[in-house]
Amino acid sequence: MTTFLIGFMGSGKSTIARQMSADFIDMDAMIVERIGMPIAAFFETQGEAAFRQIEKSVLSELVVSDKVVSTGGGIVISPVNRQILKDAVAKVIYLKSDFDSLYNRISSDTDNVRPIFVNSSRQALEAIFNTRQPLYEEVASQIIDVTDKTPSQIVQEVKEFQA
Ligand SMILES: Nc1ncnc2c1ncn2[C@@H]1O[C@H](COP(=O)(O)OP(=O)(O)OP(=O)(O)O)[C@@H](O)[C@H]1O
Ligand SMILES: O=C(O)C1=C[C@@H](O)[C@@H](O)[C@H](O)C1
Ligand SMILES: [Mg+2]
Repeated sequence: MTTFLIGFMGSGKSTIARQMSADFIDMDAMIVERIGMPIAAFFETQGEAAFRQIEKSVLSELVVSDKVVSTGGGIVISPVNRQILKDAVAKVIYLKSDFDSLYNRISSDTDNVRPIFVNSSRQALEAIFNTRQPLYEEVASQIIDVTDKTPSQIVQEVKEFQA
């Protein structure tokens, strides 16, 4: 059964998926490979709508992957994607945290350029977070509060949900 990790930017989806399984799939990395450029460059040249189309088709393909999948932070924006996640025979695990913790994490994570972060003020980003929060909850089969937990504690909780 596929395990989808969902949540806002910085919630640790990629970090946890990497520690869960050697053959995990990171949707953002898969999209980068497909589009042949960083996500930030694709947003600039093709626009966010084009990115969301590719994200939707990649999500559909991954439902039957049987792998641990770290999704992109914006996966729940699309009603179609939310339906795909609700219909999937899969674990959909929401890594939930408060906005301030997430903001601190993504501000200090200089390895990953996140266009939605770079192009938004803190206030605008918090508004996006508040809009998305109920959408993650709507599609989640399980929720883990990841605030103040180490990656290994979170990995353990995800494994308990998979059992
Ligand atoms: N439980 C944790 N405690 C402390 N720091 C963490 C934890 N999980 C992840 N981090 C750190 O937070 C940053 C963001 O993590 P990560 O890239 O895994 O998030 P993400 O949910 O995949 O974000 P995105 O949606 O942008 O892909 C990284 O610097 C990572 O090392
Ligand atoms: O929250 C978002 O909308 C995004 C999060 C990243 O994972 C990437 O999928 C992309 O930068 C968009
Ligand atoms: Mg990620």
